[in-house]
Parts: sequence; structure tokens; C-alpha cells
Amino acid sequence: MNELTVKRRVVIPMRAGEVMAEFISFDGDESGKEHIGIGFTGTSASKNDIPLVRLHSECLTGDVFGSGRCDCGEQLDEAIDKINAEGGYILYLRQEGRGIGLYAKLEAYALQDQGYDTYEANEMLHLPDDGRDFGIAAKMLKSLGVNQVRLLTNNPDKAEQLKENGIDVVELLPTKVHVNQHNRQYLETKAKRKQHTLDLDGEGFE
Ligand SMILES: Nc1nc2c(ncn2[C@@H]2O[C@H](COP(=O)(O)OP(=O)(O)OP(=O)(O)O)[C@@H](O)[C@H]2O)c(=O)[nH]1
Ligand SMILES: [Zn+2]
Repeated sequence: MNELTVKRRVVIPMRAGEVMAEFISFDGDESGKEHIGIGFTGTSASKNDIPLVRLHSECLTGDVFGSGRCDCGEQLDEAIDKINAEGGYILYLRQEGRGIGLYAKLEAYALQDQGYDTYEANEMLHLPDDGRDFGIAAKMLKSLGVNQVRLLTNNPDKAEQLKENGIDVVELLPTKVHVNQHNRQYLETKAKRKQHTLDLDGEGFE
């Protein structure tokens, strides 16, 4: 796999100008997907030398429209809060629906409404239960000059794949548990089937 290079860095003020973020595009990804890096310098009080990094898989329904079927929108907000404070990057990966795309995710949701779990529903559609490759994130980090990260995730596979691709994951930091009546089963399934570090015991609805 070829290397990536940084193409363009542009500062975008977020949250009414309270957060300044640098949006970074890349050259060299043969898939043609427009993965984006979002860099935060960190506030002086809580800055850390090793960047805090979140690999965030695109979720249009959750990230943009606040869907209650998952926790993606809340996790993205949490990542912006934490990484803006400590310094680091969100890598916003265009891996909608764990890599199967938005339309297929809606098909999977329809199957879940008939009783299948999130992974079974993908398989019913003859699609991988999780089709994501986080190797691209390792390439993005290397092109940014980042070889060591503190990783914000509950998904052990993200850390494993970064390590396999030459990134030193020095610390794993879980995200909060953003549970509600609509996403409890989705979260429980991640913990049960993919060993996500989600402690749902005693978690009421937010
Ligand atoms: N196919 C499918 N994709 C889903 C479903 N719910 C959420 N997603 C997608 O899952 C991705 C988020 O991945 P998750 O496996 O939920 O969590 P993660 O990002 O691996 O783990 P964390 O780093 O701990 O958040 C996004 O791309 C969502 O669009 C679903 O029911 N079916
Ligand atoms: Zn989501």
C-alpha cells in the first residue's frame, strides 16, 4: 500500500468560534474516499505531548442527524471536547455503516427491526459484519508525522490494527457510555460480540 501525503490544511472555526480546528485533506488514497483529518492544538492547561486520537467511522444518521439508534453523534461531540482540550486529531473515516454504506445500513436497520442483531443483519445481506480497514488511519497518522497516539475508543480492533500498521498506541482511553432506550441493544451487541470495553451494567438511560 502506498503512502499518503498531506494535501491541504485549512482552519475552520467550530462551535461559534470557540473551537478552532484544522481540516486536513490527503493525497494518495487509491480508494478515492475523502477521509479527513481534523487537528486540534489543545488548550495550554491540559495539553499532552502524545496526541489524543479518535478514529471516527462516518455515521450520517448519528453524526449529522442525532440518531438515537447508535452513539456516534455523542461520541463525536465527546471527542471534539476532549481532543480540543488535550491536543490531537479526529480522523473522520468515510466508512459509513462499518464499511457497507448508508443504503445498506438502512437495509440492516430494517432487518434489526425484525429481530436480527447488528452483525447478523449485515450477514443476512451477504455483507461483512464489519468491513472496516483501519490501516488507512495509520497512513494518515504517519503523513501527519504521528507515530505514537493515545487512542479514544472502546473498540480493541482499532488499537490492534493501528499497532499492526506501525503506530505505537501508548494508552487506550474509553469513551463515555452514551446509552438510551433505542441504542442499548446495539451497545450490548458490540460488548458481547466484538469485546468493546463498554460497561453497561447499572447504566440507566440518559
Ligand atoms: N452496518 C451497520 N453499521 C452500523 C450500525 N450501527 C452503527 N453503524 C456504523 O458503525 C460505525 C461506528 O462503529 P461502531 O462499531 O459502532 O463503534 P466503533 O467506532 O468501532 O467503536 P468506538 O471507537 O468505541 O466508538 C459507523 O460507521 C456507523 O454508521 C448498524 O446497525 N449496522
Ligand atoms: Zn452511528
